[in-house]
Amino acid sequence: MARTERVARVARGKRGLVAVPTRAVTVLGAGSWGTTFAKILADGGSDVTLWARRPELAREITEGKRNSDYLPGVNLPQSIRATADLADAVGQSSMVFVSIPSQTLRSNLAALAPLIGPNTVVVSLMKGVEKGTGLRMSEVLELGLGIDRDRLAVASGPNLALEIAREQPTAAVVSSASLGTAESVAMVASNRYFRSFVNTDVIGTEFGGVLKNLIAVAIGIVDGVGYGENTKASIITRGLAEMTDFAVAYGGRPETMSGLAGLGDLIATASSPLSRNNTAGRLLGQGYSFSDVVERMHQTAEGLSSVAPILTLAAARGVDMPIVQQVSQVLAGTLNPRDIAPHLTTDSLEPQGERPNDGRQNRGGSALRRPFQRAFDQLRNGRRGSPSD
Ligand SMILES: NC(=O)C1=CN([C@@H]2O[C@H](COP(=O)(O)OP(=O)(O)OC[C@H]3O[C@@H](n4cnc5c(N)ncnc54)[C@H](OP(=O)(O)O)[C@@H]3O)[C@@H](O)[C@H]2O)C=CC1
Ligand SMILES: O=C(CO)COP(=O)(O)O
Repeated sequence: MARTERVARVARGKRGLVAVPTRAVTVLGAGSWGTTFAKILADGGSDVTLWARRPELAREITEGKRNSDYLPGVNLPQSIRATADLADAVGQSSMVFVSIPSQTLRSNLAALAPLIGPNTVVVSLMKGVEKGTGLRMSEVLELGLGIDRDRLAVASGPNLALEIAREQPTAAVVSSASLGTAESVAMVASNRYFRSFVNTDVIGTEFGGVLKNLIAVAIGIVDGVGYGENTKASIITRGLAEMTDFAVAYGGRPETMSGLAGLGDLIATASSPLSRNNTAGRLLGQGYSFSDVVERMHQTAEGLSSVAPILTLAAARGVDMPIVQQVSQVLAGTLNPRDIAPHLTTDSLEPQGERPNDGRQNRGGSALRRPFQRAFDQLRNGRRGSPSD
């Protein structure tokens, strides 16, 4: 029987018990997130093949149901199979989830492109932008694989791998230009401890995951310096405004930034020692140089590579990103980590989103504030907002 048609479960349908075909899916990248996502998919009922670039790791996953390099102590579902052969991994899968470091994606696409079938959906699980081009990962996939946007999706949210591998409940957003594609991916990427919601704001969802990494580095820096909760809360709040202004300038929706892929992921990443971006920041705050930090990090900290391209993109659209600027200066060794602080980040006395609502335009132009302002104006004018407002 073809892998795509395997029957794994029996469910109660309108006409009694019916067989539910198991969907064959592939995850590329057997690091902490790829392996965890493979478990999410397998626990949701899919037939999962995981691509590990090292044969010995593929063997450990298939035979021992363990990935001791990235998820020590976690037992993987019996149904997961791993291989180091890319063609074998992709096979006839209807969905391919990509979870490798963003800066390595481009170099893997030539080998991947001929393996992707005409109806295969490709989903980015990555949270970075490409250095040099500033492209989002879904854009790199679209160009490199030559596939239609409707067959691409991204998944993002407060998703620290190890917590999820231990089956602690959380949620994510699956976004695609095609709502149908987002829904079919979300259905596959849901189980008893992981719930996927959908939207069509690919830009906002994807930038949310990239930008929160940069703010998490800033939080790590102030943590490393020894500053307390006030400083961190100020940076989280102002950081969210910065994230929102950036995403909106590039066509993202402000409500996406106040959802799981923005605020949700920012809280998780900024407050957890499990976060590699947060950890990298903490080392910088403790006085380690950028090169020391890179040497000590054994896993991917995407924020370190995204700072420069994000600042270039911000400058191109005139978006002010003082916190990200300061992170960049700490990375370059031109700013003492002790001097990274929210009270130094603006020459305006009107922090974005914080002015009393007196009906005047916010000169800071914070996109975060606009939906609230609109709702307020509608209420004042006696009109009710609709969901699309
Ligand atoms: N970890 C998490 O909690 C989450 C991570 N993400 C995102 O997922 C993406 C992957 O991160 P994550 O799994 O954590 O990273 P890890 O560092 O844990 O794993 C990286 C994986 O990519 C592989 N890899 C490294 N270089 C290459 C290359 N040149 N070509 C192909 N494969 C390569 C590694 O293989 P090898 O072991 O052989 O080096 C490893 O399997 C990132 O964009 C991250 O932001 C998103 C949500 C949560
Ligand atoms: O994206 C993540 C959580 O949602 C993982 O964050 P780190 O890459 O900083 O570990």
